[in-house]
Amino acid sequence: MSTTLPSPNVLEVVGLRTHFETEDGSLPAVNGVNFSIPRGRTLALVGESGCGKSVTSYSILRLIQPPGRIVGGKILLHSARAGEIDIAALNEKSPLLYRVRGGLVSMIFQEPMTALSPVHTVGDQISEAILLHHDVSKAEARTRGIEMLRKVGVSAPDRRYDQYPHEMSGGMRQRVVIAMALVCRPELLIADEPTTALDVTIQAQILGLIKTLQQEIGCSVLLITHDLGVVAQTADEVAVMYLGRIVEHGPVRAVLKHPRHPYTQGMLKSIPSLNRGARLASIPGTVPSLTAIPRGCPFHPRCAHAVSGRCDVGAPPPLHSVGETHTVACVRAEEISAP
Ligand SMILES: Nc1ncnc2c1ncn2[C@@H]1O[C@H](COP(=O)(O)OP(=O)(O)OP(=O)(O)O)[C@@H](O)[C@H]1O
Repeated sequence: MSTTLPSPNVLEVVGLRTHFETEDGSLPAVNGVNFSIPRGRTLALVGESGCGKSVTSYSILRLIQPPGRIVGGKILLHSARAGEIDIAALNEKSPLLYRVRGGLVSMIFQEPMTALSPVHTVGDQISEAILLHHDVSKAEARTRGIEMLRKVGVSAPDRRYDQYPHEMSGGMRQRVVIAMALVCRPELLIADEPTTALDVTIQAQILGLIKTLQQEIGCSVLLITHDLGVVAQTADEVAVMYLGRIVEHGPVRAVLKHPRHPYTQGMLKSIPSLNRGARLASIPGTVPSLTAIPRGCPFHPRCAHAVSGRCDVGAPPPLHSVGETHTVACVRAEEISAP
């Protein structure tokens, strides 16, 4: 009898394309994105505002609303509990899609109040998540919910369980959201800018908490952030996005120590914590509109290394290998940035 070993990756995104149909045409917010996340590991998706990070993460949970639509690609969840599922191909009303959302894959949003209902107690909201995905009594759901609140560091959890979100601070609410996201022991957690709305000391606590619980549960994390400092602290791998495409991808150490794409280099130069004493430089210009994506390398109009006739013609450069698992989409990577 032959047995198939489970894939080492919990998620494989293959050629994902998500477009918004507008009066100006079909806008490619996510334009052929490929990545995978090994079990138990963290991949950070980074880039400036508008580069397609959130649309990628919303696509994974099929939360894109019209006029947005997944127009191509696969989102393969290799679930240890439910087998292989192509989330992109699931019918909107498929019971499997309900099982994926909040059960196998869960999500933490930037602003906790997006995820929490103001008119229900936090306990009701946590137990609802449990009852939706597990066949347990209400009393058992309450016990599990209170235990989860304790795990995420909420003091007096049995009292807090019966409180409403507005009775809590922003940091405490984000802990409740994490409790809700992890109480069903998802195989993948998507954290979309989970600490941006919080002050700096609370940010570090929340990132630490996500990491501790990730290890305990053994889930993988897709971390969406524009903050490379957060990436350095939390992720194993990083994928840098620009105008709907991944332009650099690799282990965090390699990418942050020897960034090979001028866009990644520019982002790194603009982080105060990584540039103590050095003059901070911001990337010139702004991200172009999806209605006017530059020809050739989409970054060339903002790139100090761009060469006419090479960088501004033809199709966008594909990713090529510059290290064992380090890839970059720049035709001049070898000339401008040998480590
Ligand atoms: N409903 C919509 N209609 C048209 N375009 C949209 C819509 N929602 C998003 N977009 C476009 O998709 C692109 C990607 O947006 P996305 O929110 O994924 O960026 P992001 O990298 O997550 O930015 P941020 O850090 O600001 O959240 C942007 O150009 C945005 O304008």
